[in-house]
Amino acid sequence: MTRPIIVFDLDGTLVDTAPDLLDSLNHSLAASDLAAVDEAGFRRFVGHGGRVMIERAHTAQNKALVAEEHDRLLQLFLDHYTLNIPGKSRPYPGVVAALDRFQAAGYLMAVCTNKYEANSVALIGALGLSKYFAAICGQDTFAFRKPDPRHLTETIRLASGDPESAVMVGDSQTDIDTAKAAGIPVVAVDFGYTDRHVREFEPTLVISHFDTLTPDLAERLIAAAR
Ligand SMILES: O=C(O)COP(=O)(O)O
Ligand SMILES: [Mg+2]
Repeated sequence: MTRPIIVFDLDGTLVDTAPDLLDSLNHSLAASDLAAVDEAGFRRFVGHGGRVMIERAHTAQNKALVAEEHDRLLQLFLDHYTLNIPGKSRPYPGVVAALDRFQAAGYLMAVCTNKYEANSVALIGALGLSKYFAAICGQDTFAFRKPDPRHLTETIRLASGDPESAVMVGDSQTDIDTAKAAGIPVVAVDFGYTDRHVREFEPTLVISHFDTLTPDLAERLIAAAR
C-alpha cells in the first residue's frame, strides 16, 4: 500500500518568512519610488509569489507597471531574497517535532509552495529541514501553480504519494481552494499570512499550533474524505 502523505505550504505555514519577504519587497519597491509596504499590506499581497506581490503593491498605490519594469523589480526582489536566505526566517513553534512525528509514523512529506522552487529548496536546506521532504515543488516547478489543483496532485505524485491518501496543510485561501479542488482534506493554520481569517474559506479544520497536528488526526481526516 502507498504510504500516506502530508503536504505543507511553506510561507506562513512551515516557516515564518514575513520579515525577509517584506525586506526584499521593500528593497525592490524602493527602486520604483513606491512607498514601503507595511505588515498589513504584506498580508494582502502575499500568496502568489514575488511577481504578484510587486504587482499588487503597485495597484494599491495606483502606480502603473509595464512589463520590463515588472521584470526588473522581480529580479531585484529575487536577488535580494536569495542573498539573504535564511535571514530572520524560522520554522513556526512545533514544526520540527511535528515533522518528526509524521516521519516516525511512516508518512511521506512534501512542500507545495508558490515561492520559486530554487528559493524554497535553499530556504528549507538552510533551516536543516531537507531530510524530511520527498518533493519540494514551487510555482515554477510545473506549468501551473496553486490554486490550480494539479500543483498539489503533481507534488504528491513526484513524492510517490497518492492523492487519495493525502492531507494538505496551509495558511491561505489559495491553499484551501487548491486542496478542495483536488478533493484533498485541508488543515489551515491560523497564524499565517492572510488578511481574512482562514475559517472564512472553510478548510476541513483550523489549528493554532503544530502540536495539534498528529498522524492520528491526519488519518481521521483522510478516512473521512473517502
Ligand atoms: O511567497 C508567496 O507568495 C506564497 O508562498 P506560499 O505558497 O509558500 O505561501
Ligand atoms: Mg502560505
